[in-house]
Amino acid sequence: MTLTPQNLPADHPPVLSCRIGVLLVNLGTPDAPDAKSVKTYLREFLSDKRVVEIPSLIWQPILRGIILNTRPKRSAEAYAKVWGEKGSPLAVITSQQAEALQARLGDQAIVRWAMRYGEPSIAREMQALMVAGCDRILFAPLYPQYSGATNATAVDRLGDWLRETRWQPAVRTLPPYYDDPVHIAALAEDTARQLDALDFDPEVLLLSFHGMPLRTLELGDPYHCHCRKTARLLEEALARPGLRVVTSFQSRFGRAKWLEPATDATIELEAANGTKRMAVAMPGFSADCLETLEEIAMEGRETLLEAGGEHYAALACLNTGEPGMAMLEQIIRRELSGWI
Ligand SMILES: C=CC1=C(C)c2cc3[nH]c(cc4nc(cc5[nH]c(cc1n2)c(C)c5CCC(=O)O)C(CCC(=O)O)=C4C)c(C)c3C=C
Ligand SMILES: [Fe+2]
Ligand SMILES: [Fe+2]
Repeated sequence: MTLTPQNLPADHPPVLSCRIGVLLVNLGTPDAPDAKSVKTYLREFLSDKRVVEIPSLIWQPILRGIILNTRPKRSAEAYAKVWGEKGSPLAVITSQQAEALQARLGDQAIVRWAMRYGEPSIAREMQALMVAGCDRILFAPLYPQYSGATNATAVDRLGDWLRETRWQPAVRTLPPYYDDPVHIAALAEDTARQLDALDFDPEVLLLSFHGMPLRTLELGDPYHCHCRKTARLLEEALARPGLRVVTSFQSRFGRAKWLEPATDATIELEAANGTKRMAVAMPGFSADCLETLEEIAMEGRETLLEAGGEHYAALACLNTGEPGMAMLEQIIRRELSGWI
């Protein structure tokens, strides 16, 4: 492992070689769509105090005694429905985003990707960037809307690694980009293209964001506001007066009150009120994953059709499409300014 072009003595510590690194970060996903792997993943994810804000003394017995004995089997069945040849969609798409961004940035930066839970870990990938000679690293959680349960916990993990590191790189973190005009334009372009390609004309465009416990809003988490503003700006940018845009929150977990309205209840209510044709976009997810491909594309369709709807389409996330990658390149280049 030679890090520098200099002729250093064999026992000299590695010297960094002034490269710029970018680490794309997403949530994490099980290693395989089986109950054992899902249990390992959920144990780490749901033990995170940023995700479940209940004192450990109360939460851990519930998690270990009930949830980890029931949910993994059910979730593994859901994962199996969306698992691809190359693995979990979230991991596959995040790796492809890193590859596409690397191609766009060329030799100006080294791009890698990591997951907050599971592999490839943040520590491993920060280390890999250091070994590749990066002394300046942009840490980029790919969550457009900020929340403690996503952005903050990823940065906490980065902090854990920094704490253990003697010779630290300079680090910047990517701010939330939900209302960035470049992000809104990418969402509008991608959504419009997908709407135009449908073989039906939707009456309603549902914008479904991942939910959060209501208490997090009361405690000052900006996530709810970021979602609402994303929805307002996207609706304005789409500028389709004939299309009714509705916002909802999906993936409710546990018994506490979550942000409302809930996506499943909203789909049911729309159908009950006579909506026949619905499209759903998920502007909080930078990559398709279990929550978009199973919960929304599959379960959501069943919900609408069973309640009397006739046409349903779940739109793809920005993923590696041109609008999404051009947006990512632009915001990453901006955050790297002064470095490249
Ligand atoms: C208390 C529980 C949860 C909170 C809070 C939460 C917030 C949150 N999650 C995402 C994005 C994703 N979540 C995903 C899966 C997922 N989420 C929860 C629970 C909470 N999420 C669970 C238990 C699971 C696992 C699946 C299941 O058993 O239902 C995923 C998909 C991961 C994948 O492997 O594909 C994403 C992405 C956000 C953005 C968020 C808060 C803003
Ligand atoms: Fe989640
Ligand atoms: Fe879900």
